[in-house]
Amino acid sequence: MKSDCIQTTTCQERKKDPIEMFHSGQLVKVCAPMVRYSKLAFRTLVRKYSCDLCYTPMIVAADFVRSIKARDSEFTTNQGDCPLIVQFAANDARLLSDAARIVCPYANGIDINCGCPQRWAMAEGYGACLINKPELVRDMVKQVRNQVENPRFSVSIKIRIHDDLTRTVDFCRKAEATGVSWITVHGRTVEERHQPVHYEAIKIIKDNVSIPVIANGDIRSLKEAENVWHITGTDGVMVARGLLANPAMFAGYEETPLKCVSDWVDIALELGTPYICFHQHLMYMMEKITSRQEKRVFNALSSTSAVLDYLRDHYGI
Ligand SMILES: Cc1cc2nc3c(=O)[nH]c(=O)nc-3n(C[C@H](O)[C@H](O)[C@H](O)COP(=O)(O)O)c2cc1C
Repeated sequence: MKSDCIQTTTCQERKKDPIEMFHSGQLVKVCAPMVRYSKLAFRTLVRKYSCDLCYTPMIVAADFVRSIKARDSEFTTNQGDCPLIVQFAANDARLLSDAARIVCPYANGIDINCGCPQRWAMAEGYGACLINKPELVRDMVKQVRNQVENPRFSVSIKIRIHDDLTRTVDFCRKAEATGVSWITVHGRTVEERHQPVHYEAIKIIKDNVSIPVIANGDIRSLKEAENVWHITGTDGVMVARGLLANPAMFAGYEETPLKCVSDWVDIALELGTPYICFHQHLMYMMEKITSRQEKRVFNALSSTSAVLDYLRDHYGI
């Protein structure tokens, strides 16, 4: 596991407990777990633009525990990277608690992915199939609570909803009873992809539990974030694609400002981001501010130096 802060003590910001943030009455703005994308460099960027809480990409707990190589490639952090939640794909209480113990000194908590609808994940017993296995979720939560000494270390879950919402409410109440710290709800069923998000379902879940709830799905601007927060009555909002398209979204920008592009270049280069990831983020964040012709040229660039030359020549960055 690579960390710039391995020798340093717990970061000051880590004292900013997410639970306290949820109880502040302010909108808590959260960067979603995103495989390949919500890594240290991107988290550093969105934190610069008013993001309050970040998640790592989903990490398979079994691989993380078994392989040092997996740990080094999947989890990198530093002192400024907090508050931070490490999301795991897990189907085994012992492995999850081992993984939680490893990341405990570097994170504020772990999250169990109970929402991934991908076939490979469901086949392994990870992700959204867990919304139908409340006993397994209970065992995992309890085991982490027993194994991690820090009582402030959070154990949260991220779910999708059932077709029959009473089942989701029942699942969430059971999760609350087992000691889950908060619940993020992506307001779609496992089968739904681009259908409208069921914000009313998120509100019903919020009304039926006492722990914090985060609303997720199709939020593309700060205004929309505030609107979803109001209509669902939740404690925070989580955004994935909206932040890829505009990492400055939570600071109120309608589209990515050039300063944010330039910040990404500085942060990514400083932290040593692989080229594919560096370039892919730029393609996402510049999608709206480049013409079709520019995109054709920019997207075909194949080296960091070519990208830097392009940004300097076209945008003065
Ligand atoms: C590229 C990408 C990677 C994702 N990876 C994860 C993941 O690792 N864990 C997870 O729980 N959800 C993952 N998701 C789902 C998002 O966290 C989020 O629930 C979903 O995209 C809906 O939010 P949005 O409308 O703001 O994008 C991913 C989504 C995208 C677009």
